[in-house]
Amino acid sequence: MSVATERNNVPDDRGSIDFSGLGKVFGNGTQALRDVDLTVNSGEFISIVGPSGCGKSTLLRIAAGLDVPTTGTSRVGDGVIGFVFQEATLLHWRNVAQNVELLMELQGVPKKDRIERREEAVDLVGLGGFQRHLPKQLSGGMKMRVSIARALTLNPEIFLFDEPFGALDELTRERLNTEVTSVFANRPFTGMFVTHNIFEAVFLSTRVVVMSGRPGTILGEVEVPLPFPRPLGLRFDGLFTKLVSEVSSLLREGAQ
Ligand SMILES: Nc1ncnc2c1ncn2[C@@H]1O[C@H](COP(=O)(O)OP(=O)(O)OP(=O)(O)O)[C@@H](O)[C@H]1O
Repeated sequence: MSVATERNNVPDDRGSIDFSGLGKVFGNGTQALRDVDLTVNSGEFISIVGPSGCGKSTLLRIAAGLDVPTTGTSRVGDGVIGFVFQEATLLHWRNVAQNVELLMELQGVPKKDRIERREEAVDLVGLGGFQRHLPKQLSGGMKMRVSIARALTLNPEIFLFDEPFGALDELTRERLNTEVTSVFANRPFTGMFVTHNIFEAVFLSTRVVVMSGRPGTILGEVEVPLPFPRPLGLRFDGLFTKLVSEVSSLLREGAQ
């Protein structure tokens, strides 16, 4: 079987992700993933749910090129990749504006463009007016907004999220979910979002992918045919509830 991680350079395919027969065994013998077949087309937003330790983060890291599969192939479009981690990972001595500019500074983006892109990203995540605040003056939700804004400045075609809102209270999580869908509606990208929260998965996505326990493989998928941007009240919609229960059933079947 061939083993590879490739970046596609087909222009229309810059945001696509394709895993075929993907497996991952770590050096200590832990098998995290087996036979993962998954295609994400440009402009789709998928969420991945599954039991703890089933390899969700590993899959995301492989998509980002931060890890390599031991079997199968991973083909990822050659568009810019944005990665938002579980922690906001801000530099505590830099204010919001300086943190948001960080990746652009590292890329050598000229000051004028940096400011323009920073302000646009800060506005998109609702942080206008907080540019001079230091991380210690921000709530957990605001820190995650800074982290998202920092990734947005690179105009990613592929946006990978590793359970970024897991540590936040429910109301803050809901607010940030709404903001992510409005960013997605304003500036489309290919999204891959790892979460334990089924409501969050359905709310954010065009498709929810359910994984089995370790070694993780794909148990099934649920399409989410709801338009963007998505209002907060969507959570009370009949179709939304039905989709949540479909994802929940798939997860429970996998746990048996
Ligand atoms: N570098 C590593 N070396 C050895 N084992 C690892 C490594 N990274 C992850 N694992 C193991 O691989 C399995 C999958 O880990 P991963 O973090 O991808 O799961 P996850 O589904 O994201 O978990 P969670 O939902 O708890 O965040 C786990 O058993 C984990 O302990």
